[in-house]
Amino acid sequence: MTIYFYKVDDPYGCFSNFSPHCIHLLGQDWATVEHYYQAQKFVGTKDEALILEIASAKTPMQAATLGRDRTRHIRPDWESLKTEIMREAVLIKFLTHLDIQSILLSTGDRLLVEDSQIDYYWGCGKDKTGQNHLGKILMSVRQEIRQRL
Ligand SMILES: Nc1c(N[C@@H]2O[C@H](COP(=O)(O)O)[C@@H](O)[C@H]2O)[nH]c(=O)[nH]c1=O
Repeated sequence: MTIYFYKVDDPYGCFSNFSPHCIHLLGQDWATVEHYYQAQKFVGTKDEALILEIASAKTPMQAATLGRDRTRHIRPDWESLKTEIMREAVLIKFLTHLDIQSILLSTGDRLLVEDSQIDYYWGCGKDKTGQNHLGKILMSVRQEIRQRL
């Protein structure tokens, strides 16, 4: 049976990038995967100062709002890099926090789907036809961790 997740406080909310699980990447601590992901949009750009601002955002929503500000300049190679950047962050998250690693492993081979009504790239979108890249990353991280154990 498919597992749909989205809101942090709902069942399987730990699969959301907004869940309060910090990661250490690129020599820095990030409060959530979302903080890290949004900040990476500005690496090497003239809006690089935004990275510090995103890193210290009080909430993942605040980090996302800063990262989605289209008056800023995101890196030109972002579209080609974003999925791998997300995968690395999600992998680190589930290697770091063993409590949620065991929740991920407990899902066996079930299909994981980010049930976003609006996001057809990371989630399944309103009509469930979206690409579900976050769900795919979680399933691939689940597989990788299983092989490492
Ligand atoms: N979970 C969740 C969201 N979804 C997350 O948004 C991120 C994609 O951002 P972007 O590439 O800027 O569109 C990605 O981490 C996706 O999982 N968005 C929200 O506004 N609220 C939320 O609770």
